[in-house]
Amino acid sequence: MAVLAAGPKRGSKLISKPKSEAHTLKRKRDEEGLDALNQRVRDINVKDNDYGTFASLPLSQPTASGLEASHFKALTDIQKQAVPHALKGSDILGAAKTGSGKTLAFLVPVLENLYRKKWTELDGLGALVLSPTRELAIQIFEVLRKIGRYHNFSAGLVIGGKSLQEERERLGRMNILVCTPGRMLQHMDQTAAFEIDNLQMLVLDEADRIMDMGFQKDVDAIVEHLPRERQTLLFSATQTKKVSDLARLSLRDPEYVSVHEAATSATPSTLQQNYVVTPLPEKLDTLWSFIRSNLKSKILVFLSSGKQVRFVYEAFRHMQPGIPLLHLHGRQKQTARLDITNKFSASKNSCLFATDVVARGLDFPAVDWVIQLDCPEDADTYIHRVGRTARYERDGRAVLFLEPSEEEGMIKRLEQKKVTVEKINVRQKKQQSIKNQLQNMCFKDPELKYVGQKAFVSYVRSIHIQKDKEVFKLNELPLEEFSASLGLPGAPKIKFLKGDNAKNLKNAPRQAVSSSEDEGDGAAASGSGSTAKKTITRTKYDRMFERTNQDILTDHYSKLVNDDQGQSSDVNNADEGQDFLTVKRRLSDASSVDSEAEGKLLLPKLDSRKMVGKTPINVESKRKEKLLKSKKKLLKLKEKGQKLVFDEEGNPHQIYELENEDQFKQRGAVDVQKAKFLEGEQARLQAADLADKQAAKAKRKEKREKRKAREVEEAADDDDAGGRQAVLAPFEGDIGEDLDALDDRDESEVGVSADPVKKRPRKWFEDDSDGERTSQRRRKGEDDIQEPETLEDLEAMASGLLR
Ligand SMILES: Nc1ncnc2c1ncn2[C@@H]1O[C@H](COP(=O)(O)OP(=O)(O)OP(=O)(O)O)[C@@H](O)[C@H]1O
Repeated sequence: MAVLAAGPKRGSKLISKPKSEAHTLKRKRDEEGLDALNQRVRDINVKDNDYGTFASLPLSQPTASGLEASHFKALTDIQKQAVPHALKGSDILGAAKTGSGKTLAFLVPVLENLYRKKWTELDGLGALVLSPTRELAIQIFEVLRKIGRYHNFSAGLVIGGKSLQEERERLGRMNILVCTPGRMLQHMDQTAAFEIDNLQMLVLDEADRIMDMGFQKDVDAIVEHLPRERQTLLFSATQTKKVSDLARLSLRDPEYVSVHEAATSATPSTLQQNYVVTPLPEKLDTLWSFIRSNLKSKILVFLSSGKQVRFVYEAFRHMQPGIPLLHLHGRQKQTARLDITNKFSASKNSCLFATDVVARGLDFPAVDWVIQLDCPEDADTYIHRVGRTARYERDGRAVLFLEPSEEEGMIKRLEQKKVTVEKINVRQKKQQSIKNQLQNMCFKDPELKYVGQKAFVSYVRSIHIQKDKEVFKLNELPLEEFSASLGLPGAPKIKFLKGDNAKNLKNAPRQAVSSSEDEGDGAAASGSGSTAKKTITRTKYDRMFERTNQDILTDHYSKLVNDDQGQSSDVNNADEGQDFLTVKRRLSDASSVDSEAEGKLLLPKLDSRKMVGKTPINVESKRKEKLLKSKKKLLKLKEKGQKLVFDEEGNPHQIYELENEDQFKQRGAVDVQKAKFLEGEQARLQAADLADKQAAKAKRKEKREKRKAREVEEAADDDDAGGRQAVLAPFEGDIGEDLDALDDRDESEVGVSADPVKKRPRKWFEDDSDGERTSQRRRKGEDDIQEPETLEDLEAMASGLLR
């Protein structure tokens, strides 16, 4: 460095001449190196595949160094089979057990194929990796960041959680994107500067999930935007060869790479799998007892809905089992979800309650137990859930809880998928009943009771919507006892929106409905499902519960009603749709809607309601009453003036005048006219859209070409001045060395002074503070890249690449 400061000025002819020659020579050698690499890839013999280690594969130096620095040496079976094909450019349909290393099987080819195409920032998006969940996308991105650390591609993570605008600004210049389908599609439709015409590779991780109904529309729309000439890689532990799916993705003679078929089991051999038959009302007792006797373990518990996750987590937390508890479901904020996955990954002993949002792909280190408290919807989901343990040659245990009515059906489904699960029994001695504790807690804490009610409803609903009726038999479930086991004073009343109960209620005499309305909040009495018709004798205890409810009635009531009406549509969470918890008092809410519709009659009607009303709903009516009394506010409700246009003779006209009905009819049937109109407008819109896109594209192309020309010029100048080489060519000598160090060496060798204006090629995921961080790291002697702690860190790292 001392030499640096004292060296002659940049561009000095004296020293730049020999350096210029050195650079030309280096560039030539790099070109030759790339040619040789291409030749080695062409020579790959996929039939006689003996690539046992990454070092034996024809890989570029940056990838080889990235793999080595991440301690990956030998290839796993799926990698052995898939990588050579993928390096040669074939489409791949890859299936291998959970935890067998599929992520590297597609990330290595992504890096290599772009590298060999000399992909630069100016070439735009080269590879798109789709993942069904945000968590999995983050994980893939992290692996990419590790093994790609010596490359100069820019890579980004697009999973939502940020404003579209913020993401938009970064997208345009990314080479590799890891994303969830919904968010990607949003950008494709709305981000003009996002160019995908050049895309070389499309990867679908957990392909069967991405291709299924939930994502079908998004994926089809995404694929429509992509160029047909591309390489497509599909990977999953439960892959199907469905011809229709392959056609949807326009796969060309895909290589079917499967390490399942030779195997006798679809799950890893290091995984011990058992099931216990537990009646629904004893499930929580068994789970509690299990956790209490495994306090020194890392346990992952799957439940079928976010509401159940919340209830079990809240309830068990109150009871302090003696092990850290965590919970994760699709409704949590993204930052919280990331925080929880990190915490669970880092912990030695803890218990995570989760929905299927973590069932696929997530690589939590060293999970000892996977417990499936609720039966998975099918054998594939079972395989993915248990796959969170026994990963990459480690041991693991999985226990499936089955209700007696589910046992036969589910075991049959598992056998069909080559999954053998052995039955074990619960040690009755160790079984501890927590029903009374839960009842006590629900009694004292109405919030918990409320969460319990929601959990109950969402469980019943999850069973109701299951397709496989041979496994899930709602009628055989002891729902009343189940609700008691959650600590609830009675099963919340449930109606299935299209079911008999709804019809019955609708057709019931008004008298009967209103008399039952007086019985307190909907959750307090009456049965559900098959037990709905049972009449329940209300005890003093029940009444006491109802009295507790009176205190929180407004809150409780509005939560139930609002939740019931305003469920949003998060694709990831099965329990997001409208709940069908019936709150009988909603009828009075409906009458308020009627009143509004009746306009002027509102006031007297409200008064009469006041007399009948025992509920706080009238608070809202009072507000309306006040509003109607205020003249100023009433003005707002008055009709506004109309906008008119005047013709040349000064006659007023409406802006849109309706034509004579007869004339309209003469032109043809309404439907035909409507269809014609819509068609015309659609065509007009499409044409305008196309023209806009083409104009924007042409502009971008022009800009890009200008920039490329400018950079070529600058590179030539740099050559003359002994400046640094282009970054993509393979390095020799200190290959894999930190680029910063490489920069220093180049400059000191050349003897060029440190020019503060000179651009330094940024590395992967570098951000503005990276220089500082790198030197700190060096000071500490750390070699590994720093782990991001939050989603912001991760995104900052990705975005930092953009100059
Ligand atoms: N070649 C390898 N050498 C050593 N470890 C590896 C290798 N490949 C993958 N692994 C490790 O194996 C674990 C599982 O890998 P990965 O997450 O890719 O599995 P997967 O097949 O995608 O699993 P799932 O089906 O659950 O998504 C990871 O911790 C990963 O670091």
